[in-house]
Amino acid sequence: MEETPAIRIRDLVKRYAPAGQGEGKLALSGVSFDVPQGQIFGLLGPNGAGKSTLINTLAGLVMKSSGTVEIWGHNIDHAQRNAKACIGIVPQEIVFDPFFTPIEVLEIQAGLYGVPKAMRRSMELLRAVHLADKANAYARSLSGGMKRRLLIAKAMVHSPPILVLDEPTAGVDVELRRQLWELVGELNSQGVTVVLTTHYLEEAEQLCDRIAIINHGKLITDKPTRELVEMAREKIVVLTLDRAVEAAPAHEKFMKSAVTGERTVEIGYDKDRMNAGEVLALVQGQGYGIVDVSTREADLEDVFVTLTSRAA
Ligand SMILES: Nc1ncnc2c1ncn2[C@@H]1O[C@H](COP(=O)(O)OP(=O)(O)OP(=O)(O)O)[C@@H](O)[C@H]1O
Repeated sequence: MEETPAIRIRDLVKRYAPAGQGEGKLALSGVSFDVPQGQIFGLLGPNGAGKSTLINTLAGLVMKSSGTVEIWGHNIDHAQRNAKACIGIVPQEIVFDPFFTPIEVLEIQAGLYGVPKAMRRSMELLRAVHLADKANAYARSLSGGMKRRLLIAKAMVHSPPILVLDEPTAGVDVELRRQLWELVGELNSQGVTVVLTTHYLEEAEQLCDRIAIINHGKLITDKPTRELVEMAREKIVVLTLDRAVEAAPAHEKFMKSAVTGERTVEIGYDKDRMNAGEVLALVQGQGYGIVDVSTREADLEDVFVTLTSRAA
């Protein structure tokens, strides 16, 4: 039997109510994907793509217009309580009452979730996020990085199997980013399924087992990170031809070719299978004169740009 996905999303649509006249903003237009159990799953997309809308739907903060969402097998419409119990959300913004101490923050949160005193593990969580020595400090005295780690602990008070982080490293410095990655990795190795949104492709590449990209409210890819990076195996030759062309030179060995200017074309090729010299020979063999050549490597950024612009 197939394992239940940690999160199952089908045909998710969210249209925000219009502020005045008009139709309102279609933030998610029929998104479907699964987050497999035990993975670190990255949700990527440009600003305004719909990432926060999707996460807030999981959190129960945004009411979807239609579609199905199951969290650890619990439908959020019919089994809201169970669904909520299975997910912990770390919001983008840092919000704490400055007069509570970290241990109090966790105890209060545990109370809100109805975790019985005997089952609480506030100190253990503080140790896990490396804040045990700050248990009794005022939240306002914590550094930005400490506050972010406390937010992660706060999202885990009810021991959910899924942890969702919305832009965990937006605007944080390199060192803190590294610490947060480590912490996410530690939680994941203890069995927690992690979903995170990020703008940093490098972060997604290093951290995530699987990546979904959304753009304009649509899912444009959902693949193991390895496969997505494989797509960057191509190298690109930029050619200036001796005359204007309407169609780019085509060949079955080219991964793609496109006219990018009146006389310029870009040809993508698999760098494991051929080299730029062969590309040039094939183009010249078709009767094109070449007046200038440059090459560049594609990376996850290219894959991202290609996929998001194709879907635009
Ligand atoms: N409460 C709202 N009312 C109306 N429109 C909204 C609301 N919240 C978001 N939107 C719109 O829905 C679209 C998706 O927004 P969303 O915040 O989900 O994107 P995002 O991918 O999270 O972007 P970012 O990376 O900037 O946070 C945007 O066009 C946004 O302007």
